[in-house]
Amino acid sequence: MLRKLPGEEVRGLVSTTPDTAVVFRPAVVRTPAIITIVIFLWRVLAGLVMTVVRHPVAVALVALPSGIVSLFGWRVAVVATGLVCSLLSAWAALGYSSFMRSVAWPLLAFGRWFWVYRRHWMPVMTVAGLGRQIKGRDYMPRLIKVTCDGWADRVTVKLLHGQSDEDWADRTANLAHGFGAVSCRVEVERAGRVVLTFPRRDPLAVPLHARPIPAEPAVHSVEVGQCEDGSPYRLKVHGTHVLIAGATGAGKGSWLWSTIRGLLPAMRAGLVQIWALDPKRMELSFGRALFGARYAATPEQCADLLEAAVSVMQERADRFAGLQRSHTPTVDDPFVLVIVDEVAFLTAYQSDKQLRQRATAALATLTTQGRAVGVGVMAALQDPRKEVMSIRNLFPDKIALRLDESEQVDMVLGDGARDRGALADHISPVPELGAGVGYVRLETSPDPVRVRAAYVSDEDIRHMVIRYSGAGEAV
Ligand SMILES: Nc1ncnc2c1ncn2[C@@H]1O[C@H](COP(=O)(O)OP(=O)(O)OP(=O)(O)O)[C@@H](O)[C@H]1O
Repeated sequence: MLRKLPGEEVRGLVSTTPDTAVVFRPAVVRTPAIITIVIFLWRVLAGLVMTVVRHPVAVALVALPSGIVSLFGWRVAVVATGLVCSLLSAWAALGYSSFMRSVAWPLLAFGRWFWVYRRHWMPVMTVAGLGRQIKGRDYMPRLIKVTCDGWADRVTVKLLHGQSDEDWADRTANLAHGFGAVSCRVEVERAGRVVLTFPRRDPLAVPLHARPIPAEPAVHSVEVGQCEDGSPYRLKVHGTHVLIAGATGAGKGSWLWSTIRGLLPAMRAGLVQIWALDPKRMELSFGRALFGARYAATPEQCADLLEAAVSVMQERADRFAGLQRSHTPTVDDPFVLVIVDEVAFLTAYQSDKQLRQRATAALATLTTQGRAVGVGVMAALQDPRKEVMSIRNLFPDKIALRLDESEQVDMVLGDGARDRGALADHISPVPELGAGVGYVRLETSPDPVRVRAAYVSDEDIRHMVIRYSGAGEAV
């Protein structure tokens, strides 16, 4: 948006050279009134057309009753309004989601556009430093449209020329406070446009029960929890490695157990093997019977098991060389998922230097060469510093659960993740509100996704053991 200096002000501007008495006064050209009126009418017309195009439901709601009143009188208008309300109620009762999608959310979007975003746009942009004033002219980023769904508003913005999404990512706190939301996330829609997501409520504030065990074997991805928009979240496990970082009590166990739970039918079918390393002995030991002989707890056992996984990987690499470049899980060559709880016990806190080096070298080998041959690593840890986990960058997919310090977010998820809205250091330490909540950043997308893993209780694990005990020995 551009605001010109009024002519009277310009006329008053004078400038002089420092050592002479020459005075410069700008010439003011008066615009004929007719041109001003035409431009004004054109803007009103364009504004009306854009309002009809962007908010058809809201416009129809206002324009139709007014039209009927003026054409047929208020009695007909009351009857017609009653009829339309009954039809809308029937629609809402019979097809709730289509009613919400076609009527309720567009209406809410109009209300939020008008009352929240358009009303506060100029002051918020100015105070947040996203608008500019150059030579007396105001330049404002343009509010293109607002859409709503059950949990958030999405505001599409045209950036000022020369602005980048990073300028906006640096101001997410200002934007959230300015528009009355708890947080704001910035995503690039296309060149010159960003979409700001402002959650209106948090659907992840209540714990989720363990997801049902799939009826059919699933290997590539497993449903582990739920996204902010209420949709199920499927975590890719095959063809990648996953690092899960979170402070103590952040709920790392729920990610590990939800993954194991989703893979149980594939384990039984012989398409997946889970190799469990449990140096803390407090997490995976609970379902030990699921893993059969592929379970290790002492540092020696863990190093041996990791090296055995490296051998499987190398044997496959020798066999696949020149024949295939990617892995398809079969009973002969199942997907091997090495799950390590508190990997820092092996890579940093282990006092025996030789064991530490063996474990680190095996993990580095698996994470650099394993995915093409069907060997994946899923590791959990509390402290994401480089000294503790020197190979954290070898994990393509990363999950940041509750972290103690804001700097740790980018350590886990990569540069710029916190600016893009991954506020892992703001996740509630209250287990009911925040345990299992995390930001997932996949190698295929720079935008972190907020997800809550389902809570797999001790009782759930007991049932899993009763139903699937020995599944780990299927092959
Ligand atoms: N997804 C979840 N939903 C709700 N509550 C959870 C969830 N995950 C864990 N909790 C609660 O939080 C507590 C701590 O979880 P958990 O032991 O998995 O954390 P952790 O990150 O593994 O901690 P540590 O590193 O200390 O082992 C659990 O006892 C449980 O009560």
